[in-house]
Amino acid sequence: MSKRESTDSDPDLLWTPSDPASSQTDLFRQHINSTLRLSLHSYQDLWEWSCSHRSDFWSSLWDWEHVIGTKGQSSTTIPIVDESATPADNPVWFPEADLNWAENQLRHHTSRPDDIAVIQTSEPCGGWSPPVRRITQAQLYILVGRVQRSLRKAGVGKGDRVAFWGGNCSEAVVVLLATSSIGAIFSSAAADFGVDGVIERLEQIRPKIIFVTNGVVYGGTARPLLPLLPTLLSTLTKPPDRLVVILHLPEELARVPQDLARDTEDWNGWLDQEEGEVEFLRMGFNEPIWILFSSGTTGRPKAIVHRQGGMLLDSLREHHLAGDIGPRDVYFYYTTPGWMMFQYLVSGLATGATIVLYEGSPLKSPSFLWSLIDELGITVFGTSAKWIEQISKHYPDVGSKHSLSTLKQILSTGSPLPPHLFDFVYEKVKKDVLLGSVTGGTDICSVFAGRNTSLSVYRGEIQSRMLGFALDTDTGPDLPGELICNRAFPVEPLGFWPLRGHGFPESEVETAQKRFKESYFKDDKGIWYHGDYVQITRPRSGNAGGILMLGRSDGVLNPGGIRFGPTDIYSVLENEEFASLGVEETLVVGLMVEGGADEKVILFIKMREGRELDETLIKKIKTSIRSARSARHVPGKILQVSDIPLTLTGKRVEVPIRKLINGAPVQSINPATLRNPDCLAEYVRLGEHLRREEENREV
Ligand SMILES: CC(=O)CC(=O)O
Repeated sequence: MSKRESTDSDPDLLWTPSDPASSQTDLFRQHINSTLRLSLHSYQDLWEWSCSHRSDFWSSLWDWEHVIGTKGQSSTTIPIVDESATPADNPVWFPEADLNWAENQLRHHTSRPDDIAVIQTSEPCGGWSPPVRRITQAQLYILVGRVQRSLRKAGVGKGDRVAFWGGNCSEAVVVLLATSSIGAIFSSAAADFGVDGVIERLEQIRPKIIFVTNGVVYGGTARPLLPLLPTLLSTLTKPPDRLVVILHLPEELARVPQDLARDTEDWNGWLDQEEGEVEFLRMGFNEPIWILFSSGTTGRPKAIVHRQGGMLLDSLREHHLAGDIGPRDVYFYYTTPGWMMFQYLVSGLATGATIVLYEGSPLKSPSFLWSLIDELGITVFGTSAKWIEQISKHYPDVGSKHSLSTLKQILSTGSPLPPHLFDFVYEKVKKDVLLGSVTGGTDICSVFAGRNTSLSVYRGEIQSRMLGFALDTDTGPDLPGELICNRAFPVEPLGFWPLRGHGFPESEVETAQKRFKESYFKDDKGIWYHGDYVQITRPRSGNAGGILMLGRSDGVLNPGGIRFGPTDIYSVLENEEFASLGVEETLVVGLMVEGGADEKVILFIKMREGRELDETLIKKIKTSIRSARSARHVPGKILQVSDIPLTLTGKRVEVPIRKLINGAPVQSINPATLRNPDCLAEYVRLGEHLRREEENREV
């Protein structure tokens, strides 16, 4: 459908669609022109209109995507959205609508019952070769019905929380769909979170029922989860009414401890045995659907509540309108149920595509996922910038080893995709492929800017701002600045959990909503500040102006695409035990590595007078972080410093120190804002040393 272009006029142009006029985006533009009597000539025109006429845009999109449900009329008395509302107003969208997210995901089960809806795969583990499991649309519908009825029998209803902890398996998808079908609220934790990480998430939402897999596979070994359950159950203030164990791995790889069997139910025994209809509870557009967690710079993980209508409509905008994904597609995204990309992948079902789940390390065998593309006929392959970087180093000749004939799109997220990896993909993987770097995140459970089948791909750039999102920077065009959204958008979270009306004390509700406001709104203009540092480029031929990702604008860490806050580290180290070992103060920041494709976590430690940071202490710090959090949280480097810079009010300053160690001049920091500015010079020196070390390592 498309070809690589290399023109003398623009050496950065890497790929251009062969027939942009047949893309969903362009067909939609033509449809808008004819139905609303407009003359929008380009994507840029369409994007501007979609931002300035958001009621018309989102309402037309509902019709274009044939959403199942009642939309309600758009009129001046009851508009789709109050167009004057800012993101801080967080307005109601589609006030008259009635729909169900899961009903829309399962809408192909009658027209295409035998199509494969879900393929579950996993890396091999020891002597075990996990079978590829295929579930048709009709089978998926039946499974959702069985789980739905069992949930109801267990007393789970609208607004109750349902939690899933474990592997990337089809049961996770089924539980998500069944939960939404009855209006309950889904939440999940990945198996690689340490037990403390799971507790601080589930404690906040108090699930009525928890599903857990007996283990997961990663890096060729099985990691049993059930031995951690006693700690989880004894720590939760309100343990769940029911605990259902999914024997996802063979029992010899992850046994059910004897004493646990009493307190849990087995998935197969718990499941309703009938094969009845699924009853979808249609609800308002603004009802909560799931709670995702994201680490901020301070405090417990933010419990972000998303609205079902926004999740449905915008995922159709993303997958179908921007991505042209449909029933003939086989769609893979490397994720776990603990990341928003799980929801992003699952919501591909509404397009009629087959979704592919994979559990395991993406790199244990670097050829594995490439072979999977050929084996399953994957057409859209989603991964991370870090993975592409690793492949470019350890398995560079991809194109000569795999056919990749079905592959149309490679998507990348997690961290910025640097220009050299665009070159790598087009030179070594495949010439005729859309390489789409996408960005958004847990906060919106969607994509603000990303892949667009109607536009060209330029080296190092995200293709476009997505329709309906009034994105800008706080500095204006062509200048680096913070990514902002100026106008209200339907995937804005409803707030942080607990929301009002769910039986939580008013004081907890108020604290959560105050934290929500503080997390995204910095000024009195009501603008959404996303936390990313970007540059919006000028439009050029075949492109409406792309986005260059420059990093995070807050202190959030992002090694290997896994985001967490410095507090995840501080809270492990700030206790009597580490104080007695001499740890006085700590500071954690990210060092850009691999040409910006990844970040290395650097932990600076100030020791008490006369104490030294030795290898034994470093080892203990690493072990403690690994067991309380996860292997991904373990700092890449732990260094002793003579002082930790603090603001006048005694706060640690992660953002300026991150800039310094990544090469910003010391003059970029205003010393008057610090209590101890003299210590900055030490960080400049350490930064130079760390960057040199990385350069030598990469050569
Ligand atoms: C779409 C994304 O932005 C995903 C992420 O990096 O969290």
